[in-house]
Amino acid sequence: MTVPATAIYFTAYDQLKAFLCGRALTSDLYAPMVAGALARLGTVTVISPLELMRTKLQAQHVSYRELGACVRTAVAQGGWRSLWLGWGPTALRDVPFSALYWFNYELVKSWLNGFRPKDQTSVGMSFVAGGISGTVAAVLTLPFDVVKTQRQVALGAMEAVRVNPLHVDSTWLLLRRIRAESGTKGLFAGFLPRIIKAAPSCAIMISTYEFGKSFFQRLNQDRLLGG
Ligand SMILES: N[C@@H](CCC(=O)N[C@@H](CS)C(=O)NCC(=O)O)C(=O)O
Repeated sequence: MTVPATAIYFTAYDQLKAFLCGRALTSDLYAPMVAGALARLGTVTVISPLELMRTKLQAQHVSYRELGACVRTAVAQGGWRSLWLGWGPTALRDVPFSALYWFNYELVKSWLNGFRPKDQTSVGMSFVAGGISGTVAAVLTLPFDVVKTQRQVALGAMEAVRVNPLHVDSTWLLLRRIRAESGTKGLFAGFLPRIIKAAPSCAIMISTYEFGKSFFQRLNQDRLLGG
């Protein structure tokens, strides 16, 4: 995700969590999970058409000027829904990722907070909590990442020989096929690179966000007290 998308996603998460925590809709333990899933669902939905355009620009050497015509033809041929092509597999990977990520993040953070007298999260703590929860979420959602990649490769191969995919295998079917062909190991292909990418990126993103948030909170507080 890009920086603006991540900022919107994190802010949406905070707002949703605050909304859910004050109400009896979910227990406070599960509020981060629900807020994380909803915030990610919204983000994936907004980002999905932009990602599609980015890949079109990169893969088919379409210029910005041709892009408008490209989008119009796609909409005329496949309707508005075609702009959200690939939304399903992306959401299936990213929504469970976020649900797991925020649930564990808040859990690890409160556990680490137990060692501190003040109830304020330090940047270091959010870095550690983000890294740990990102690793757990990345491992548990790895099978969905494998399925997403295999689907993209299959679709790309069909497009290359100009065959219109009439039927796309369901995620469940693909998961079962991978398991039958390559065993559980196949579902967790790319384990190490995924962790090497997820742990630092989650740790850096969340600690930067928490740092910015507390910086501006302090600034506002000082301003209120001063003025
Ligand atoms: N899209 C990710 C989900 C992981 C994720 O969302 N990580 C957050 C940080 S905790 C992120 O924004 N990563 C950057 C990215 O996805 O490009 C995946 O590969 O499964």
